[in-house]
Amino acid sequence: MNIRELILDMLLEIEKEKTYSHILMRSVLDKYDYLTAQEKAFIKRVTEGTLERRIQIDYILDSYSKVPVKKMKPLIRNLLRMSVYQILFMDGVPDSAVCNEAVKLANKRKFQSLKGFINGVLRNIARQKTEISYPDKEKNKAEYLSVWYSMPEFLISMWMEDYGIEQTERMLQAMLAVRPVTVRLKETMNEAEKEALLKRIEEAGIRIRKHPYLSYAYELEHLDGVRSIPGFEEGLLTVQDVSSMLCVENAGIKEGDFILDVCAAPGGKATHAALKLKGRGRVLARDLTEEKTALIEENIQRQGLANITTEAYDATVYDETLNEKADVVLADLPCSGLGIVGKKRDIKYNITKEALEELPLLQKKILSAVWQYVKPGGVLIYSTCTIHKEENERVAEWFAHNYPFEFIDSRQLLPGLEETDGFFIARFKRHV
Ligand SMILES: C[S@@+](CC[C@H](N)C(=O)[O-])C[C@H]1O[C@@H](n2cnc3c(N)ncnc32)[C@H](O)[C@@H]1O
Repeated sequence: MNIRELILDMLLEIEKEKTYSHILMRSVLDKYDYLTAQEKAFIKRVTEGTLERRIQIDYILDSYSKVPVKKMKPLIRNLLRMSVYQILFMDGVPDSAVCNEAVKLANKRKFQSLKGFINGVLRNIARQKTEISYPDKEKNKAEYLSVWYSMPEFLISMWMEDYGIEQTERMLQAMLAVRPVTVRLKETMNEAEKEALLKRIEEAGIRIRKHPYLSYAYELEHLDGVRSIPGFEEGLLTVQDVSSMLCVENAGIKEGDFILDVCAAPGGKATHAALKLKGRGRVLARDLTEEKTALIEENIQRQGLANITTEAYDATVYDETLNEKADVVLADLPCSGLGIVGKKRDIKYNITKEALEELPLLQKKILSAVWQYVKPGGVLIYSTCTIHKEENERVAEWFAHNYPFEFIDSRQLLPGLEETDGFFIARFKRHV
């Protein structure tokens, strides 16, 4: 198996079929499980890096190729992109090898006639890679940031308006930085059990750092897939961002409560909430489809939780049977995901202005149904994994204005400023 061809085919499929890159990556690495760890790491790095830096790479290709990137044949376009990524960002691969491999691959895929073109463009870029000229930083800040950090310009302009230039640049840097995996250790473990687990993880060659925000949050580095973390299959830890943990940590959950999570898949917050109940009380975790609730079930099984059930249910539809039943409603709603583009690279290219306008309408529609499930005196937590004010602060203001709730507080976590994903949490208490 030619691993560069594997990468090329993945890039082609992601572009043509709009397949989610992390799902495709998982299935390809599973299928070619016999490859060495080094080969797998190369595939992952080049594919993810090429996607992540696409805007910058296309800008460079457009400066060096007579044929604009948009007009190239998809195979040639993606072959050039992955080669430029290696030339610019991977010191370990000699530039000449990158050019030769690209030419060989073009030949194999019946593009012999373009061998000269590919070789010429790549060798020129390799030769001049330290002198590439970019848009003028002072004259057009948004365009410069867009190319340098590979982020669509309309998003940058929006953030510059919402957060200022400095914070926008800090966020863009953070979105490209390699972040460790964060895990939530099962809170019901005692100190000795926790120490024993951490020791097992360290002995597996994984580097551990305690996260500063929560006693049960840890950052892990140098791991070979989530499933191989000692304790994972036994449900002793769950991969989850700290922002998500904070959402449940500060929800005021008490033993004996009834917690309703209206958009719960894959179940990170709902299972965390179930642990907080310490075996007394109950969580109902809902999501739109059976396919989604199956993901929650998997999580429940793995963690061995008894006091949580799932149900497929459309959160936009009011369910009378739950009227004023919940002590806490978790409304972790569908959103643009702009706070997690560092982890899910497809989001930044797939999001549109129209979607940004429509999402607050969906969020309001769901909230206008689910607030009724909160008991008088109970709590509603509204959260998203975005940094888009129209989906966050504006929706929270609208909610407090229209329904019988006291606004407790809200928190916007920003990448680069906090050691978390970009995330928004607003807390409301229903009037008695
Ligand atoms: C941000 S995710 C939830 C993450 C989850 N709370 C966790 O912590 O693991 C939003 C979820 O909303 C679900 N969703 C979207 N529209 C919905 C609807 N109308 N009713 C119920 N769930 C919906 C999606 O399937 C998705 O799983």
